Amino acid sequence: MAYQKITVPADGDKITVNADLSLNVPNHPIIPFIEGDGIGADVTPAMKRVVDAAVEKSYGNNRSIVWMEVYTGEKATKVYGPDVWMPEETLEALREYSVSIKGPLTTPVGGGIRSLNVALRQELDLYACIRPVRWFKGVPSPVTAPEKTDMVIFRENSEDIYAGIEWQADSEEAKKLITFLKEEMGVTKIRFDEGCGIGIKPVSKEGTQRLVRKAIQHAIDNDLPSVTLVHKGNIMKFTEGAFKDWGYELAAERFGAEPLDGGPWHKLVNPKTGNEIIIKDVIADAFLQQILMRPDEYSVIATLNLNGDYISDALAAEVGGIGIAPGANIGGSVAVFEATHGTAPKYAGQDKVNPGSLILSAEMMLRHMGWTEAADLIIKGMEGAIEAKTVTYDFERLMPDATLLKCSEFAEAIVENM
Ligand SMILES: NC(=O)C1=CN([C@@H]2O[C@H](COP(=O)(O)OP(=O)(O)OC[C@H]3O[C@@H](n4cnc5c(N)ncnc54)[C@H](OP(=O)(O)O)[C@@H]3O)[C@@H](O)[C@H]2O)C=CC1
Ligand SMILES: O=C(O)CCC(=O)C(=O)O
Ligand SMILES: [Mg+2]
Repeated sequence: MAYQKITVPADGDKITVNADLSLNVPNHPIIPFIEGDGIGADVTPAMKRVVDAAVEKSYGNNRSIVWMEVYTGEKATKVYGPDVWMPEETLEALREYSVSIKGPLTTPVGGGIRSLNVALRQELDLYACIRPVRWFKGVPSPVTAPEKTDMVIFRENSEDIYAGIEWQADSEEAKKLITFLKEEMGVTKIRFDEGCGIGIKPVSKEGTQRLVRKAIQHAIDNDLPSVTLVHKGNIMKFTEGAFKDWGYELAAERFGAEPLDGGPWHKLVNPKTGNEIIIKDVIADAFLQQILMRPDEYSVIATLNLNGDYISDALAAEVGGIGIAPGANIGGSVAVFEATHGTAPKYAGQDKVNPGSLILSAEMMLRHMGWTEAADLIIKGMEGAIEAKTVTYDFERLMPDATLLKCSEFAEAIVENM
């Protein structure tokens, strides 16, 4: 398609997706990227530098990434005009090129625009937010045995209170909905119905089961011991409780899981390895204490959108913080890789922060494309740089004898250690 402001590189080709969702990856694929707001301008160039080096070292001139900048957030308002935060053609390009990567985007608290990150996930129906959490040897951690934390979070990405369906206190809409709830639905539990904002929490069977299906499939493909459904279903019975019930139902009906000792836990035999996979559930508040006390009891996590947001940052802290916590947003045929952290405005433009989160998101992207040699090199480079204690401020302030590097210098250190 013809784009207005996006310059399509002449020397690359498009990744295409087959009906079974496998990818046809050319040797010189065009990969769209969104630089991102705040520290996006710091971490995105660092990520590109590391990816280019890993690809070149792995494949010489036979393969390369052909980067194509697309715009969302503050940069979009400069390129397209003051009110254009997410141009339609950006969404079109992310769809057309199937695999892309983005830096963080600012969302104001309270008023102002709604989250562009959430909008992008919703518009492209990127229903699974996948965030692996593992420890790299030598990374400072607040827990005594960080190596015990090795989980992959599958966060539902399209529903829940996070979808942003809510109305401001005293607006006509809020008053109308509150009146409807009281007069037509018999609701008596709105404690203060004057000056009351109100939000809606949609959670569906289809939305839950497509997410849980991905989580269980991940456990099967990677021979992992368990999938845990994390919910607050004792309190929010028909949303979070239903998530748990629909999750078990899917495990039984789709994967042949059987109740364990009468249930509710289930077990299934991994068809690829013959090993057992336990499907279990835990209430979210208990889970948040157990990941500190007994993290080795958890492997794959399937959870709702808001829980997944909180859990991502909490787990990341156990293994060194959101500076190295990667992620992917995956739907049917489209995948957008992104860091777990935000725009950290106080560090923007200082060449200071840890680019590890976006670099490891790119590592996930290369693996998604089947370029495993380059992905492996990024891990090797990251391990080497950390082992040599050449790190950014977030690690350096907690590591005795470490050498403090800038964001761009840490990218170079990763390249040198590949
Ligand atoms: N997917 C996305 O695009 C996301 C966007 N956001 C948005 O980002 C904005 C800022 O959010 P905020 O709550 O401050 O969260 P941030 O994740 O941006 O930053 C919080 C703190 O985390 C640490 N941190 C974040 N990134 C890095 C990094 N790369 N390297 C080292 N440390 C890092 C810093 O800690 P310290 O101060 O200790 O050094 C920082 O002050 C908001 O508008 C929010 O909506 C938030 C999350 C995700
Ligand atoms: O969209 C935002 O600004 C925040 C998103 C976020 O925190 C996340 O997805 O982890
Ligand atoms: Mg978050």
